[in-house]
Amino acid sequence: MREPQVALTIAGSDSGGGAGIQADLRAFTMHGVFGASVVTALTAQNTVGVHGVAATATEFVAAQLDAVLNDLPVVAVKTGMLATPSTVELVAAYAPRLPGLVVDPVLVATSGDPLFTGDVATAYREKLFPHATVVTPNLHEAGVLLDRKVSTVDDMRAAAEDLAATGARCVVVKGGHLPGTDAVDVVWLDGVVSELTAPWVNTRNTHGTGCTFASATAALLAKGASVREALTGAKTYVNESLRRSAAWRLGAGSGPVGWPD
Ligand SMILES: Nc1ncnc2c1ncn2[C@@H]1O[C@H](COP(=O)(O)OP(=O)(O)OP(=O)(O)O)[C@@H](O)[C@H]1O
Ligand SMILES: Cc1ncc(COP(=O)(O)O)c(N)n1
Repeated sequence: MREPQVALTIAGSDSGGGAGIQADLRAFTMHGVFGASVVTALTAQNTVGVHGVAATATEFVAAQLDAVLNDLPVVAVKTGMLATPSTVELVAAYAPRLPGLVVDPVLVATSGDPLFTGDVATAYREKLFPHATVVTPNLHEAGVLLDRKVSTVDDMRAAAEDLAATGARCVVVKGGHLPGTDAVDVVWLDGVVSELTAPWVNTRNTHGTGCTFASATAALLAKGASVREALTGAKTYVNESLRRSAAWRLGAGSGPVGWPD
């Protein structure tokens, strides 16, 4: 009998279905990987904004982690909205049991609403990043993590190098908020900086692209891809997903990203 590959997302729920746990499980399924989920927060959210956040008690995040890890053969993990410094520290304490760890340091929603309280930036840099296989901040998150403005490709290259100094094996500074002919992400991997590019897709429906990129990366790692292969595959997957959502209209705000045909 064949056991399916299992990936785990540790993230917040988006009631509107576009981002968070809902986007992660969709990306896992689309890659043929079974998804388990540890919910760190509930958000009352739609395409327009975040209307409320209820963080899960840290002890209950631990209870979910124990339940999943004591039973299922998890081979890759994605973290998203961890909401509080104590949850970031808790996940760091579990890191020896979290293989193929992709950390998406979610700080704000597409709508601009904050998704954390307290000094999560320090907890990420000092506690969780040293255990990460891949860290995937967007421009704004890289700026908050480094306490400086990150707004050009040169800034992204410098930010990727500085964030790699935390001990993460790979850092991807995502450029989805830097429109151009191409969507350019900067990758620091094993000491070498390179660019990951795909054609820019002209759409407002980008809610969940960051979650989808990180969870597709984790799904591909679960299937045995190298880090470089996983990032290239995830970039293509997000680009095809954006093409789908460019052709639909859902909600009054920034609509959810789709999935490839
Ligand atoms: N309009 C676009 N066209 C092509 N690629 C895009 C577009 N928007 C985002 N991407 C790509 O999607 C991935 C996620 O990047 P982004 O910077 O949007 O992350 P994020 O800000 O965490 O996500 P979100 O936009 O959901 O908040 C990156 O690979 C980025 O280059
Ligand atoms: C629960 C949750 N997790 C993550 C995001 C970030 O995703 P996005 O930046 O696409 O809004 C979100 N909006 N909600």
